[in-house]
Amino acid sequence: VCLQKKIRKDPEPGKAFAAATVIGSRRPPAAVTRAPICAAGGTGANKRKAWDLKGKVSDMEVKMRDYQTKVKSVNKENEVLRGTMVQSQTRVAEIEKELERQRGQIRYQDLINELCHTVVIVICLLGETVTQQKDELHAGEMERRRLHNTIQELKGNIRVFCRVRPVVDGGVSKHIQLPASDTKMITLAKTEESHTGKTTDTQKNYNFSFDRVFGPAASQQEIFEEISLLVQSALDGYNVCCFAYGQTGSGKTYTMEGDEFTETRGVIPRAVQQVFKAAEKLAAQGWEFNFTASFVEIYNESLRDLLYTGKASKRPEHEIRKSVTNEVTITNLTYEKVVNEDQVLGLIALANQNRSTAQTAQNDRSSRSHSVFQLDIEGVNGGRDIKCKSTLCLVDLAGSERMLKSQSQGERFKEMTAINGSLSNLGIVISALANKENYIPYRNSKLTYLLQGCLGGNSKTLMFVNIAPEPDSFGETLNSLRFASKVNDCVIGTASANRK
Ligand SMILES: Nc1ncnc2c1ncn2[C@@H]1O[C@H](COP(=O)(O)OP(=O)(O)OP(=O)(O)O)[C@@H](O)[C@H]1O
Repeated sequence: VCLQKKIRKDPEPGKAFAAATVIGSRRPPAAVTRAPICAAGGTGANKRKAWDLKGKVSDMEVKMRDYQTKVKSVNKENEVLRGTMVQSQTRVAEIEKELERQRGQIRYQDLINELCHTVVIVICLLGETVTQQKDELHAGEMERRRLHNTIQELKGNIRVFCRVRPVVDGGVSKHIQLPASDTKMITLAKTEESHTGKTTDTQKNYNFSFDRVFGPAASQQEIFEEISLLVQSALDGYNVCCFAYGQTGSGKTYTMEGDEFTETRGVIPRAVQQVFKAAEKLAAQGWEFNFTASFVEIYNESLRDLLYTGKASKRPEHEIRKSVTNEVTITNLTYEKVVNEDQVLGLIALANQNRSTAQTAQNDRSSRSHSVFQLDIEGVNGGRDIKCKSTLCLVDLAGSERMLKSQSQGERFKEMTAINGSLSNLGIVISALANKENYIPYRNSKLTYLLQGCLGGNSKTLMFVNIAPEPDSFGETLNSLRFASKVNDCVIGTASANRK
């Protein structure tokens, strides 16, 4: 390129040659330096040289053009290659990114695998701990049962609680005294007027002591707290019976059933609630329970199914049967499988509709029959191969008042005779049990025949004696307390759980 430029700038042939020589080599040939070139007046040799030079220049020009073309195409190729290179770099960056992501995933997978492994180990360890804790829990539960029932036995397998109803008009009953310092005592005080009028009136006190005496202010909750321990025993496999005794209007139904408000609910709905709650807790320890409810009424010494829903004309007859294993059942009775508290409460409502009530002179909602609610409990602990079976029996007895006062006549008289007969037989059976007599006259009344499982050896029994506080009920109150005292003196043999 330099050579070409030189030639263009310097058109004289001799000078052009000299310049070409200078550029081509460091030292010019001696002849050239000694004889300067002269194109117009030079020798033939010089002319030829100039001609050759001219030819070479044109060759070089051709070559140069070739080079230029080549340079151009190389530039183009370079351009294309540069584009390809940019694409390749982008792709490489993408591949690197992808590789990085995959490397990350591989690390993540490793982490997951490691985590899974750890989790499996932890689960195994937890499994062992859970089994160990279940064993400990079961041992603890068995110990709790043993201690709980030992305490119940020490308290006595038949216990009597006395409950005094509040006075209807809110007044105070002077003849009933409840010492504040002693929750087991009740005194009935009777003032006897002097017959002659010359001597002062005398006061006669009748003192009674029971397992617990509840005054008129005692709440339903307070009452139930004492019984709830027995309800727990029913789930532990012991037969439990709780019954309310007392004259008409003394508060038996209020104690056993109460009313629909949560605060004033009675023993039966509270016991049912406790049974289902406790069964739920025991399920965590492998226990599974089956409950069967029945509700029967003993009216005029005949049995009536309180859960019967058929036509009145088709009401079946019932008989009490005792199996070889001493289990007492009633023929044709509705035995309803129940799974929750609400279902039982529904059955209690149905029983109340069915319950035979009749008007007496003393109480306009007087129940003239004994009502017996039974919940049969069957528990199985499959994992430990243990079974238990028991009955929770809650009884609202008919009023125990004397005939004269209630002015009973006709049908009412018949009812009273049946009620008093069965209640006095209850007293006889309890006395016979207390005296450890060989023969216990359970069969003398339907009530004792039905309750024999709950009164005899293998049971825990609680009796409420309900007291009406009005002064004109003094005689009835004294009778009730005497009866209850007799029951309180009864010591029934140690109960044992029905466990297989
Ligand atoms: N502790 C109490 N607190 C408030 N009210 C009560 C209490 N006990 C009973 N009563 C009320 O006294 C009345 C009579 O009670 P209840 O019907 O329970 O007597 P009862 O002994 O069952 O009579 P019956 O033998 O006729 O069935 C009811 O109105 C009841 O609500």
